Amino acid sequence: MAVYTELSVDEVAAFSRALGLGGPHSVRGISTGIENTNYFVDTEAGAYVLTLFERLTFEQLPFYLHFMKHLAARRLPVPDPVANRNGEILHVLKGRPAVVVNRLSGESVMVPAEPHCRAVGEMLARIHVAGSDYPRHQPNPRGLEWWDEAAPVVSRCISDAQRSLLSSELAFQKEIAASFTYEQLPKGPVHADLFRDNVLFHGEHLTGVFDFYFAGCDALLFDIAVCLNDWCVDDCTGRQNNERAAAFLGGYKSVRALTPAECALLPAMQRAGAFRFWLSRLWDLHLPREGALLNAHDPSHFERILRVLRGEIA
Ligand SMILES: Nc1ncnc2c1ncn2[C@@H]1O[C@H](COP(=O)(O)OP(=O)(O)O)[C@@H](O)[C@H]1O
Ligand SMILES: N[C@@H](CCOP(=O)(O)O)C(=O)O
Repeated sequence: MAVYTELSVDEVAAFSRALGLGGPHSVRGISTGIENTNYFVDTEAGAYVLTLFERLTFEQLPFYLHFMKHLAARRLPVPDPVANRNGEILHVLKGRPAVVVNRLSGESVMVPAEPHCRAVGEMLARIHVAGSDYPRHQPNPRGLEWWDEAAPVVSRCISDAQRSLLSSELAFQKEIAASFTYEQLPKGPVHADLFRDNVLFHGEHLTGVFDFYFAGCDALLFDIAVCLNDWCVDDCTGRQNNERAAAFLGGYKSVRALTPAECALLPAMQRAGAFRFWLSRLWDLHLPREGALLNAHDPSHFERILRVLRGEIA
């Protein structure tokens, strides 16, 4: 479960009172998620999520928290960090960075239909448009630089066939990243992890997007690719569902048109998106954080998607 740091009810109560939210009626550890310690906290002021960050530092966090504030101020349905009486949104609890955000309503839809994919496409484009004047800059923490560091480490733990796939795809992605077309791609803050479990719905109505803690500045197309690989892929075969992909892209383009460079590099970026999550899942599987009881995600899922996208599996 994803409660790495245990908090007593008294500790949560003192913290929520200090933020002006009053004492909690209920405090519940959240079992899903893999990165941070999360609690649902209900107080007289409302329903909140308290997060203690286990990996991210005080230096890295302002980028994410202010990005959420920036989007919330533009009326997008994202968590809005609660400020203390000094206006600070990044807090300290048990020596760890901590944040409290409003709890968004709705449920994740793990078997999405076309209307869900269209709604996610629209929302992603609205995030990209709203993010275009976000002033802070921080690179994608799971971008090419991280791939280059992680690949040799992970390579020691995998089969020969996987090692060869890893090095060949990394070489391909480096060529793409150095190309003129890549240089032309629109860049900005991207969510970079907008999977089905990070979006909430009431029926077909999208009510929330959360978990911005892999966000960073990168090609907007990378975000589109990550979504296509999760929302519009058949979980059993790893093949794209063309109807859902068309719905997702239709929703996206109804808000923001794709540039010629984006159209040209979409297949390569889908490979980049599959590669990124294959690599991070391999890392989490073979090099788990000390003391972490991870809800481990299956790396082979993204290996299959990558091989499909490379044309190695029909
Ligand atoms: N703002 C929020 N509103 C509603 N539910 C949330 C919110 N933030 C987190 N959650 C719940 O907490 C769970 C874990 O959050 P997540 O951000 O995915 O954790 P982690 O960063 O550890 O992977 C989510 O699956 C969701 O149920
Ligand atoms: N979405 C990623 C891992 C990140 O997990 P999250 O719970 O923080 O979304 C994956 O599926 O590998």
